[in-house]
Amino acid sequence: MNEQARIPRATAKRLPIYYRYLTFLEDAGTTRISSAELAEATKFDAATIRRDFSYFGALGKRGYGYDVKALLSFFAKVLDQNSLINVALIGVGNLGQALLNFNFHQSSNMRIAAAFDINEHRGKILSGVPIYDMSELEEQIKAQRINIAILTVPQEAAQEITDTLVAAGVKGIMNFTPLRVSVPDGVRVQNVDLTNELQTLVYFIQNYASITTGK
Ligand SMILES: NC(=O)c1ccc[n+]([C@@H]2O[C@H](COP(=O)([O-])OP(=O)(O)OC[C@H]3O[C@@H](n4cnc5c(N)ncnc54)[C@H](O)[C@@H]3O)[C@@H](O)[C@H]2O)c1
Repeated sequence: MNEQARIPRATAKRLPIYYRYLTFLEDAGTTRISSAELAEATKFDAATIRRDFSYFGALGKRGYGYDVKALLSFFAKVLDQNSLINVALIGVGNLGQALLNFNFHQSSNMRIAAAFDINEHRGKILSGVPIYDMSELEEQIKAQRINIAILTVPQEAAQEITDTLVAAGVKGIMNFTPLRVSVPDGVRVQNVDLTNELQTLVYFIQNYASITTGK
C-alpha cells in the first residue's frame, strides 16, 4: 500500500504534525477531536485539516469529530511510524552537534544513528551517537541500511560528500550547507536555510501585520 503517492505534498508535510498532536491526545486519554480543536492546536485552519483528512477517506463524522485512535493507526501506516528510521549526520561541528543533541527520536520515528567527521570527535560517542571516520561512511551506511543523510559540513566539502552518499545508496539529503548540491534523478535534496526562514517571517510580519495580529 502506498497512500503517500496519492496524498498531495502539502498534506503529506502536515502529517507528522497531526501525528504528533494526536499522540499527545491519545496519551491524555482523549478519544475524539473536532477539526476546530485540531486547528487551534496545530495552527492549520480547520478547512485545511478537513480537506487533508478527506484524502484519508471519510474518517470524520459530523457532530462527532474524528476518532483519535483510528486517525493514529491510519497515520502510523502512512508514516510508517512503527519502524525507526536511521539517519546519518555528516559534519559534527557547531550545527551538527546541536542536531545530535536534539536528535529527532523523542518526537518522531527518526533518529541519527551514525555521525561522520574528519575531526577529533572520530571514535567518540556524542549524545549517544557514535562518530565514525569518513573512511567508514560507505560501509556504515550500507550496514545500517541508512538512506537519509543530514549534511552539516563546510560548503566546499558538500558536493564530494554528496557524491559519496549517493554512491553508498542514500536517497534523501537534508542539506544545511549554502551549496545547492547536484544529485542524480531518484535522489531528493531538502535545503534548509534558517536565514531564509527568518527573512520570510520578517516579510510576513511587515506586510501582513494586520492579518497575523488579527487587528
Ligand atoms: N542552513 C542553515 O540555516 C545553516 C545554519 C548554520 C550553518 N549552516 C551551514 O552548515 C554547515 C556547518 O556549519 P557549522 O557552523 O556547524 O560549521 P563547523 O565548522 O562548526 O562544522 C563543520 C564540521 O564539518 C567537518 N568537516 C569538514 N570537512 C569535512 C569532510 N570533508 N568530511 C567530513 N566532515 C568534514 C569539520 O571537521 C567540522 O566538524 C556550513 O556549511 C554552514 O554554512 C547552515
